[in-house]
Amino acid sequence: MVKVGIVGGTGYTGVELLRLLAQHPLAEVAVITSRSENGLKVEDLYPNLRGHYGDLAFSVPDTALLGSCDVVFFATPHGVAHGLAGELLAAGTRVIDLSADFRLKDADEWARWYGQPHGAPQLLPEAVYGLPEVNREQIRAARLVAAPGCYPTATQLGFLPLLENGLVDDSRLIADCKSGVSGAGRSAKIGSLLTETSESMMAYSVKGHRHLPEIIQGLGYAAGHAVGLTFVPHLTPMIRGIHATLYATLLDASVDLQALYEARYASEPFVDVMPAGSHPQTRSVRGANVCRIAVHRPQGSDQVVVLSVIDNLVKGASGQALQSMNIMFGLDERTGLNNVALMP
Ligand SMILES: NC(=O)C1=CN([C@@H]2O[C@H](COP(=O)(O)OP(=O)(O)OC[C@H]3O[C@@H](n4cnc5c(N)ncnc54)[C@H](OP(=O)(O)O)[C@@H]3O)[C@@H](O)[C@H]2O)C=CC1
Ligand SMILES: CC(=O)N[C@@H](CCC(=O)OP(=O)(O)O)C(=O)O
Repeated sequence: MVKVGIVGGTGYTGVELLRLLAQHPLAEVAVITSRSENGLKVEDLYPNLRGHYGDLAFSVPDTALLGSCDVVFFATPHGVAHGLAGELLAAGTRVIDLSADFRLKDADEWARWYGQPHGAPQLLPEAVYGLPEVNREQIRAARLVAAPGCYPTATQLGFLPLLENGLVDDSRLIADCKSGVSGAGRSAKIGSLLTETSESMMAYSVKGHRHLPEIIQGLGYAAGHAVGLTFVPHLTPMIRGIHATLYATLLDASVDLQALYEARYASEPFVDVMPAGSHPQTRSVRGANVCRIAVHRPQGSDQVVVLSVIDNLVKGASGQALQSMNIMFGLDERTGLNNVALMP
């Protein structure tokens, strides 16, 4: 049994970890933290967990207690893992961080985008970016995994086959992405109110979103050189889901894109390349650890349009983090992650 601790158990990614871990036969949650709900039983806050966690209750973060776990997930705002990860690693506990704290390799760039100094630059060299479709072998041996962001997951998985094979003009890529409101987390914000988000849709952070450097970093590794990307996120009136519409111009128009994508992801358990001409819906991945992709060439032109959908809380956060945990502990990668999406 893998003994699991979770820091930040009351938020949306925290409760999603609890939901997925309740179905995991080889892991048990031993410690779950919340400062605001200290002492409350998890099933009293989240009735969907009733019957799954017995008397497990939230407690305030305590590094000695967390350090008795095999692995600790951070489902916290950025900056929190910077302060605690080093101590846990020293205690022999592996760390999977769902926040952005260890995703960017350059501490100065992190500081520019996150508006505060990087709190643990000494840990960056060993942090492994937790995208199994790219870094599976490094994740296996990692002590510290940085789980990718939601937009970066959908965007990278959609673009990777094109960039790894040098098939497009990668100086002018476009990622037009839509997110559900749960992407903004559970804390109270006017912009997340039903009255603000329903019956409406808007772009935001067009001048630069924090996920831009993360996506550019990952796509740059895939291409083998720096790439250019315009990334525009949008907020849409749904609870879960990311829909990424990705555009690139082909350098070689003779390539069979469908065969390319099917071959790239043939052995990936959580990437589904749909039949040519498909239009994946976000609801087809709701609750499931899956990225569904369809690749198009409208009117046979040299323009590629890739459609990539995930559930931001599953393949975009907690499911992907659990996938990394399975890999780190030598388990079948699919353990606890086989649930089918909810339709409708
Ligand atoms: N929502 C999403 O779709 C995705 C989120 N992420 C990232 O995952 C992380 C968690 O996101 P999400 O679940 O949405 O966030 P929420 O705001 O919903 O939850 C945050 C959690 O962190 C705890 N917390 C807050 N501050 C601290 C602190 N200083 N020390 C310890 N615990 C703290 C809170 O509990 P309490 O205050 O009671 O301690 C709460 O349980 C964020 O970094 C987010 O950006 C990544 C991918 C997708
Ligand atoms: C809809 C919405 O607000 N989405 C969030 C997604 C960010 C997120 O979850 O950020 P990390 O994964 O990088 O921590 C945003 O745009 O800030």
